[in-house]
Amino acid sequence: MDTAAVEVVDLVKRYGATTAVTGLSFTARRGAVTALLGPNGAGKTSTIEICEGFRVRDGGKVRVLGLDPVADAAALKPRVGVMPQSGGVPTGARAAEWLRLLASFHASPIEPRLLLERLGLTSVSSTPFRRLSGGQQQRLSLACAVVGRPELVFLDEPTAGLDPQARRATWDLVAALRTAGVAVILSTHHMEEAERLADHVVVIDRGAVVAQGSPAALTEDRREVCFQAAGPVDTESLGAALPAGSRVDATEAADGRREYVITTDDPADLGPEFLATVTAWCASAGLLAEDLRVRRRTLEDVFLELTGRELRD
Ligand SMILES: Nc1ncnc2c1ncn2[C@@H]1O[C@H](COP(=O)(O)OP(=O)(O)OP(=O)(O)O)[C@@H](O)[C@H]1O
Repeated sequence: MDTAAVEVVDLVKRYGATTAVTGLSFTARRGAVTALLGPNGAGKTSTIEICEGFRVRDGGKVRVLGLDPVADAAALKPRVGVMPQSGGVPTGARAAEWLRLLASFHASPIEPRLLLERLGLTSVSSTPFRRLSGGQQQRLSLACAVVGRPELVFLDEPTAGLDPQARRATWDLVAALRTAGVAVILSTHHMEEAERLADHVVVIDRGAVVAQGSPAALTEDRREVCFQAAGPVDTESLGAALPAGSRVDATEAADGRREYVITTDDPADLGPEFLATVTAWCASAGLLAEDLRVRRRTLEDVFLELTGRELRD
């Protein structure tokens, strides 16, 4: 089926005088992972909770599996899994019991025991929710979101605060859901997570989409030239030798040496001639550029360029 699992068009959300979401649009496909990526307060949770039907929008259109998330909430409930940012499970509920209860509401649930095993929760299956560690609580919330074999799942920061093993188990489960044709929408601060898992990344800042596409498309043609030098480099002179819109930034490398990174406003400028100009300038300056290379910029580089902001956990 090629229809969109979620379609958001010109979404607006206000809290009093604050407009948290300012005309945001994206589409999430079935059998694909869509990552909403953005700094704190960007509007990711607001957007997800509107799609879940938990918050009411102030403008725009939202269709979830072709339905309205608020008006058609009852019809959507059995078809959509939700993992909220925190909790979602009663504090006294024991992991396995609670999961079995949720499973009983669905026609063909995933066997709770298998899910607990897969998420490393077997040893705490009879522990009340409030006694679980933060990471265990999060994994149980994830299990609750998927136990009913939903067509669509919303995961709000599913791996925040998880240790590497638990993060890996979560990633594996998300990948398996995708393979099974489920539409997964997740929010994350982790570039690596978005880069690894997502088919489509929606970069959000200040309530609006600043870029979207596959991780490969977002970083395509975004290259930079970098090299290290033992002595000082006249970055102004080097910059002047390069096409307009080029920048030379100096950073401290791990070993205390300086690394120089050259970027361009227009990706098309960074071709073979550009590299020749850099090496010619180095030769004229009597400089041996060590570890000289052209590298593809990471999603994180692109993100920082677009938003000018650091991501934080
Ligand atoms: N219930 C609320 N009342 C008032 N303001 C709110 C409310 N919920 C969110 N906001 C504000 O809306 C903006 C967007 O918040 P939201 O939680 O959607 O962002 P986010 O991208 O999910 O952030 P984070 O990564 O920190 O979870 C923020 O400025 C936040 O303070």
